[in-house]
Amino acid sequence: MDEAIFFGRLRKQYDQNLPFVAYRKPGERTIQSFLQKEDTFFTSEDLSETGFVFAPFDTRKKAVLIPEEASEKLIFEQQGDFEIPEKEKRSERLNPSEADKEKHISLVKKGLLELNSGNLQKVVLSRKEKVELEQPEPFELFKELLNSYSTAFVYLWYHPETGLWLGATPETLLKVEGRNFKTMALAGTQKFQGTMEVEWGEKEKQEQQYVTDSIVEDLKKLGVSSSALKSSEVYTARAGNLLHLRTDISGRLAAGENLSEIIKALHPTPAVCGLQKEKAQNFILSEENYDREFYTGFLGELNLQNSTSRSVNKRNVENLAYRTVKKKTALFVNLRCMKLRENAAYLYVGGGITKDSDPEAEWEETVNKSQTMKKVLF
Ligand SMILES: C=C(O[C@@H]1C=C(C(=O)O)C=C[C@H]1O)C(=O)O
Repeated sequence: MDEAIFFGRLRKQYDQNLPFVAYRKPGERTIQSFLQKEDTFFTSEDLSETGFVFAPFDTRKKAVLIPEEASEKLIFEQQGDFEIPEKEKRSERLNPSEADKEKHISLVKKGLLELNSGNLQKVVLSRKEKVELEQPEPFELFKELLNSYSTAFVYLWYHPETGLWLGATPETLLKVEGRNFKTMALAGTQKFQGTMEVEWGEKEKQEQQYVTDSIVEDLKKLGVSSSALKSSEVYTARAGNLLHLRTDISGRLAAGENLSEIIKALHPTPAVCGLQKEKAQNFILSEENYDREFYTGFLGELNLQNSTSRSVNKRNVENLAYRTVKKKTALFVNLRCMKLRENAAYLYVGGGITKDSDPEAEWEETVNKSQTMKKVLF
């Protein structure tokens, strides 16, 4: 499909206030899109549905769904970089306000009190930053994210019930193909300064180790056999202007284990919530003082048929059997994201706090993270 036709269809969908999502998976050049035919508000009951899911951070709230059967699917193969019209440079808007800074630092200090009293091991604290913009152009911003972040999961989501969201996330929550699954522990942050050969502090190493240990433990509790569970060495991974520590974790689901159970065990991971999970979640919900909505929730393809088809020479019966077995799910944590309004973008950023955190450094980390979105806004 031609670029003008593809984006023209998305624009028309948006102009008609109909739900849609367009996305490109890490390292791929294929941009896929689901255009829902009507504006019905579908939610997922137990993640057994087929389509694209958009789930909030708060696990008590329902995940929004664009069902495959209620939508048209479009695919566009990206050739080179998209052409982006020149923007007026407005560097002064890059800076957050002093009030934002004070608020975040006081939140981190509150978190530190809790951590030092031994009630929590880690808590991820975040904030929402308003950036005023004159009539932001969602499709241009999406193209810029696509140009800038080839290794991220880049998306543009719209639903009249949720508003318009965009992001470029480096974090996979869960990939499942057949019974094989993959996830990752991503935490610890420093600025990328031209080299991947960097030293990591104890605080970062520890907060990332917490995430790995907790994911592995939760998967074992769920019944995933230890012999099938594999963890990579921890390594440095780049996400735009940032570096993180990452461990890849993979395994095999036992027969009968379903997606809903494994997601319940994983989401929210200590990479975006904390430890102990429930206590950290309660602290976040009561102290952050704003609604994260879909930030640090998850999103992605749910139970799609595997597109790898077998040789046409195979008998039909076999093809059918194969197709019903292999389903593919690819879910990502909704980070480095923003919600777009008519005259503003709301950026969502946070970071993991442990007892060794320095509030000023934690503030700087959120400022650095916000650059992922600001790079395309200005
Ligand atoms: C919470 C965010 O990122 C998460 C927190 C990180 C950290 O604390 O170092 C690193 C990567 C993510 O798991 C965010 O980007 O807003």
